[in-house]
Order: sequence, then C-alpha cells, then structure tokens
Amino acid sequence: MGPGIALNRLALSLNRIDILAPLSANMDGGRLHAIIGPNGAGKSSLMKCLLGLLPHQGNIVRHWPERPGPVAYVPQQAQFEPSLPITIEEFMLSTLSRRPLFGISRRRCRARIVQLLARVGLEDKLQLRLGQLSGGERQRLLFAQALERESSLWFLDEPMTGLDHDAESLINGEIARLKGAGTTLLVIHHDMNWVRRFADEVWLIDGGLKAHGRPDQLLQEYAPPKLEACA
Ligand SMILES: Nc1ncnc2c1ncn2[C@@H]1O[C@H](COP(=O)(O)OP(=O)(O)OP(=O)(O)O)[C@@H](O)[C@H]1O
Repeated sequence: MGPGIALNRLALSLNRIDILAPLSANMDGGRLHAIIGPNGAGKSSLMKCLLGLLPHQGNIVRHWPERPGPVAYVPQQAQFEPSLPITIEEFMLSTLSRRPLFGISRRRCRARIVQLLARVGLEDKLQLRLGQLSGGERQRLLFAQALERESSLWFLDEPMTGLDHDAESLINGEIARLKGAGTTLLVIHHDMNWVRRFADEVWLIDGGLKAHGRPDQLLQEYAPPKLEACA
C-alpha cells in the first residue's frame, strides 16, 4: 500500500508573498486525494512542496508501510525544446530505472517502453521527436514515464489537460487500476464530476487549507456555484 503523508504547519512564501498559510493535515495512505481550488490558489505550489521541489516552512513526513519507494510525478503541462533531436523511444530509455547494459537488456527495455507507451496510446509514436508531440501526447508521455516507476505514491497535477476522450479513458483506467492496488494518489483537478467519481478525500485549497472532507459532503457544501466555476 502507498504511504500516508503528514503535514505539520506547512507554509509557503515566494518573494515575500504568502502563497500558503500554515496548514496541517494527515493524508491517509492508499487513498485518492483530490486537491481542488480556484486558479492561483496554491495547489501546484503545495504539490511541489510535498515533492520537495519548493523550499517551505513546517514539516512533511511520509509514512511508508514498508521501505520508502520511488515517487511518480506528472507535472502540469510539460514543454520540450522543439529542436531537441531526441525521439520518444530515446526519451523513455533515458528515464528507465533499470538502464540497459547489454544487447539483450536493451531489447527487453525496448519491449518495456512499447508496453508502457501502449498503455497511454502512444506506441506508434516511438520514432517521433519530443518536439513533434501535440500537447495531449506530451501529457500522455509524462504519464507513461510515471508508470515506469511502479510507484505506490503518485502526484498528478491536472493530468487530463489537453486529453481527448479516448486518452482520458485510458488515463482514467490507469488511475482506477492504481487506486485498486492501494496506491496513494494526490491529484489536482478542476473537474468536479471527476472528483466525485474518483476521489476518496477532497482538500480545498485557497491560499491555505479551506476545507477537507469526503467528496459528497464537501462538494455539496462548497460546489454550487463557486467551485464549479473553477473548472
Ligand atoms: N516565484 C513566485 N513569486 C511570487 N508568487 C508566485 C511565484 N510563483 C508562483 N506564484 C504565485 O503563487 C500563486 C499560486 O500558484 P499555483 O501555481 O500554486 O496555483 P494553482 O492553484 O496551482 O493555480 P492553477 O489552478 O491556475 O494551476 C499564484 O498566484 C502565483 O502567481
């Protein structure tokens, strides 16, 4: 099962501007935590603090049931330098945790890459360059890269951005599978229907923690019409 995460008076200021007021929370392991709130509320900043990517005040402790494992992160809207002469296959190869050392291993790695890309519908894009991918395809590639880590702790920042209906179904299927496997997932999302469908717990962020609860309770209290307007 995935780890729980304890936040103790986590606070963030950037350039002397308060982004997050001190917040304390216990995020249970093995649950899908939706992080919601208006634009500029501090959701991505909170996620970056939890990932150790932003300097913050207060403490964050991950309670792994067993040994600490890898973390999977799908950031919001990746950009790749269009002129980079790197194919999708080379990009995935460079991110594999078990790098190829011998010919046989390289063949196995290639098969693994194809399998991962197939899970997000990108298996026919192997030889395309990074800069040739569309926005939705870039998002799917980042998801495939995260899948490779076989992590029980996932951070997803608006993972459906730019995805068409079929891609969204694929990613939703993967998220449901991760959830079923007891993974801890933190997902920033603006679609309250998605939150109702997938989330176990909801954290409403707006310059700090404004509310926390189960989707049916919290969204009933905060959704109409203020929160739905965030979408
Ligand atoms: N380096 C910085 N200095 C000052 N303010 C910053 C800095 N970086 C981000 N901010 C501000 O922090 C606030 C929170 O940004 P963040 O990206 O966390 O919001 P968000 O809730 O994820 O928004 P969205 O839903 O639009 O993605 C924003 O108002 C942003 O302008």
